[in-house]
Amino acid sequence: MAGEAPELSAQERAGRAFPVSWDQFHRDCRALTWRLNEVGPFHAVIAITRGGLVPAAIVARELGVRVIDTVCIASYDHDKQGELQVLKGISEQAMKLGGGTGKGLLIVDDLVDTGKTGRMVRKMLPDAHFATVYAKPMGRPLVDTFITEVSQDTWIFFPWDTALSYHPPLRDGAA
Ligand SMILES: O=P(O)(O)OC[C@H]1O[C@H](OP(=O)(O)OP(=O)(O)O)[C@H](O)[C@@H]1O
Ligand SMILES: Nc1nc2[nH]cnc2c(=O)[nH]1
Ligand SMILES: [Mg+2]
Repeated sequence: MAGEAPELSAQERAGRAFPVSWDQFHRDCRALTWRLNEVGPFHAVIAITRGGLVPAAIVARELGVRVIDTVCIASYDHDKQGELQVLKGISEQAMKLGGGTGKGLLIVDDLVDTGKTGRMVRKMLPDAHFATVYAKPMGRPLVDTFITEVSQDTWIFFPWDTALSYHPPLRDGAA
């Protein structure tokens, strides 16, 4: 409709940017593993795709876990949150390893924001341990272990979504 302000994306609403490099991400995943090592052992890692795949690989490597499963959920179309869609559920084999309730399983995702995605996976595996690298306040209560909390109005930029580019100097004309 004419005159109506365009709807802002979650990223635009966030305002603050928190760019994460590969190095930083790897360090944060290793730090997460130190904490998880106190909680395990785990029979299997369940990665929430796609963002959970990278931390799941690092965490599984550090903890010596070789059984990795995925739960494939789509919610954000780039940065707009829509209805959650489970594209692939947890495998029967992984379910069995967790005794049907997720006991001894480790769910890994890159972050929790509103908590919508995490809440859905927790329902599937109520006794699993849920770990994320980053957490925003709304999603934080859902997570058992995380490394860094960022404010709700922060948008996290992951290294697999970004590229190096020119950044103009702070002062006009200083280039
Ligand atoms: O706590 P929430 O508000 O639910 O948001 C967190 C989820 O959003 C992102 O995934 P996304 O849906 O963008 O998909 P992707 O992992 O495939 O990038 C992120 O990887 C989490 O899974
Ligand atoms: N990359 C990215 N995806 C998200 N999905 C929900 N919140 C975020 C965020 O802060 N960064
Ligand atoms: Mg995700």
